[in-house]
Amino acid sequence: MIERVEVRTFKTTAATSVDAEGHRHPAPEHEVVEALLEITDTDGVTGYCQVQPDQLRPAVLDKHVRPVLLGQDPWDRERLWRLLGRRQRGAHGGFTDRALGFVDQALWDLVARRAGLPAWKLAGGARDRIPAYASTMCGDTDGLATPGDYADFAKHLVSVGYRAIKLHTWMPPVPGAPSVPRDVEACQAVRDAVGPDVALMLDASHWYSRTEALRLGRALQELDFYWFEEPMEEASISSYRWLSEQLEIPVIGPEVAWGKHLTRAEWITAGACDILRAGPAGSGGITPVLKTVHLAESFNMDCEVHGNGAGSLTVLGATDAGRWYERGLLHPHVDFDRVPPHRNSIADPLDENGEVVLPLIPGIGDDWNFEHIGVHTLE
Ligand SMILES: O=C(O)[C@H](O)[C@@H](O)[C@@H](O)C(=O)NO
Ligand SMILES: [Mg+2]
Repeated sequence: MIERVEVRTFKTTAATSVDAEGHRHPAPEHEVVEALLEITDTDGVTGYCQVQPDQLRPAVLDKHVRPVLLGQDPWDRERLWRLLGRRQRGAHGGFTDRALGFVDQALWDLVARRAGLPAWKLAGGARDRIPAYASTMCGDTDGLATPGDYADFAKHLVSVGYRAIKLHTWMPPVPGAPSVPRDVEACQAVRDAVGPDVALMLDASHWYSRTEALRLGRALQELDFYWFEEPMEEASISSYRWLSEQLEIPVIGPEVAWGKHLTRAEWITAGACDILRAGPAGSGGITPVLKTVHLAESFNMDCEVHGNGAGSLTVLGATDAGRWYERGLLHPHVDFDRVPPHRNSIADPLDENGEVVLPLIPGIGDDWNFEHIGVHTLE
């Protein structure tokens, strides 16, 4: 049975940081505090998930998570996930899909570690490797400052094996952002640089109106882009229906809209997207993303999993309704293969074919350095 639910914070280092709007950029290596959710059963087996402490606050653990989990069988993951999900109603926004996702991923990690299996095998075992697309960081003023920078970086990414590249272009607070003409220039420069055989996508990160999104989407069609992502606020399903009806290029979503697989069902029936999207980190965990993937399959739609990391690899190994693993966020000035002190290895090394081989260790696939974490634990 589940005996303990704790969040452990510890010191480590990072080589990236987020700006005022939450977009990640390169940074000089610096000390940071990270956190691990730990769910331990009576046999002393623990499941882990890295969390942002402000997204899984002590009050949420005390009021919602522990009352549901303590004393329960961790194998009853579906029943526990539904009980936790129903707690969101009474939490009045205090228990987010993101927080629920952390708990669900730690439960998957726990039962897979108990079984001595990779979670992706436990959840289905549809494939043991998957092509990755390079997901760039947002534009900035040093490294991804011009369309030429994106073109040069794209050529490098193809040279190391990527067969697909998604651009995040310039967003506030970068001066002059967002800008449809600059987005088009960057996409044109990348297409010119890599040629017609590399799949290209644009993630416009929700800054545009319908008319701006339509203008940008039409330009991407001319450049034969593979999908068009998040040009507008995703709360407006009718805006995405309006856009999807007018564009040939597949519109993908929703990424950040709340409501897990239920919201994604509404997007499908509203005709708001051509490719579905969900991720364990933002859409309530592995459990609801598996439901979303199965929903997409029922409509002959692809479901592209949002975000990198072990939870995403678990879903992608358990199903084949997603064609790509989102590897990133990448930048010319960031070594994405850097192993931070709190890990023994990264979960998603890229092979020479541009593919990620799914992790074979028991659990969702995180290889934690417990010696470092133990020594640098703060609480
Ligand atoms: O907002 C972010 O954290 C990033 O844009 C992130 O979601 C990025 O991974 C993304 O949009 N992928 O599609
Ligand atoms: Mg996105």
